[in-house]
Amino acid sequence: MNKALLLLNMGGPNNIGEVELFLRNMFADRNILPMNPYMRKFIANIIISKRLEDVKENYRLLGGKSPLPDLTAQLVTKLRERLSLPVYAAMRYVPPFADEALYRCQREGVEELILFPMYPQYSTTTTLSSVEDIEQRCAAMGYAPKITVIDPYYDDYDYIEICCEKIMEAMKGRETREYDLLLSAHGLPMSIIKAGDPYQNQIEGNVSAIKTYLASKEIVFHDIKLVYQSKVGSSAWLEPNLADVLRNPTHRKVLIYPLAFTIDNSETVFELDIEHREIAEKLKYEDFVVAKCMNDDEKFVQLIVDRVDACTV
Ligand SMILES: C=CC1=C(C)c2cc3[nH]c(cc4nc(cc5[nH]c(cc1n2)c(C)c5CCC(=O)O)C(CCC(=O)O)=C4C)c(C)c3C=C
Ligand SMILES: [Fe+2]
Ligand SMILES: [Fe+2]
Repeated sequence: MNKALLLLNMGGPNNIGEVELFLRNMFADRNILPMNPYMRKFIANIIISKRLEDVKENYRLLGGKSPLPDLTAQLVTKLRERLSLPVYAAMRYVPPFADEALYRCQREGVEELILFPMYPQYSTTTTLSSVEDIEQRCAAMGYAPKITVIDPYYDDYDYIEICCEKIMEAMKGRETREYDLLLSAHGLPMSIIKAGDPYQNQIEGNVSAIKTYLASKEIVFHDIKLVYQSKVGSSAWLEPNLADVLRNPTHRKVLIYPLAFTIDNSETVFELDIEHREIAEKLKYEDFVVAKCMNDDEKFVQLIVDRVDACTV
């Protein structure tokens, strides 16, 4: 069977003009704001009118765009060198939308789409949202390929090994016993968790697996804590919130590892490395280190190749 690989992610604005499109598409997503369409539009308009200029300013500080599209393109290039099937990025809220890949796949007679979520943990707000988007676009095009979604990999040994290598790479020889390791996951509204989203359980499984791996290598941190970042709005979200933890320091040397992203984006290079660093500097932290995501790391390329190979035997 003719197959193609699609990497699923939400995407990031490619320029300042796309910031509004990103926010409009995100808040039009029923998986992000699960409520009736009229209410969703009302809430979306409130959030966007409040946030748009601030968010644009954040992207200006990053050079006018998110780092996510270019980093994803680099990963796609490496995967194309390693795999004998077409590889595309399919973003949910900004180009390259899934359409671009799907039209090519349809034209080239691809009969099976292998969907690799760039999210290690499953959430209705991320993986399900992207999978539904692809199903709907295929239906609209009259295209009916077999769809295979790669399972969440949050507790797979090779994924955990790369997480720990990224953590140790960021430490650059610093003494781990002197540092708190903050494993920072993107937050979610409690209402979504209470409706049955498995994200929190999978995040906790990811954290346990990292702790077990580090212990097996006799790597000891002063403390290891799970925190949640990037809260939006005033409803209850998963706790503890990273900004609150940083504002109430019990220890002033920290390393932050972004747990829910595989590709660096505005939430890592801006929110963690610029905004949260400012909090730490004001409160006289002795050291504040932010680890890199996997991006196009050779071992992450290998992990994806292995998962795809397992679907193509
Ligand atoms: C209700 C709001 C949001 C939910 C739920 C949410 C879940 C969620 N998001 C990511 C990953 C990313 N989010 C990014 C940006 C971003 N996310 C929200 C809101 C929610 N996210 C907003 C408003 C924004 C825009 C920026 C901002 O306002 O700070 C990005 C960044 C992309 C980039 O530009 O580089 C990522 C990545 C996950 C993994 C997730 C649920 C688990
Ligand atoms: Fe987000
Ligand atoms: Fe944010």
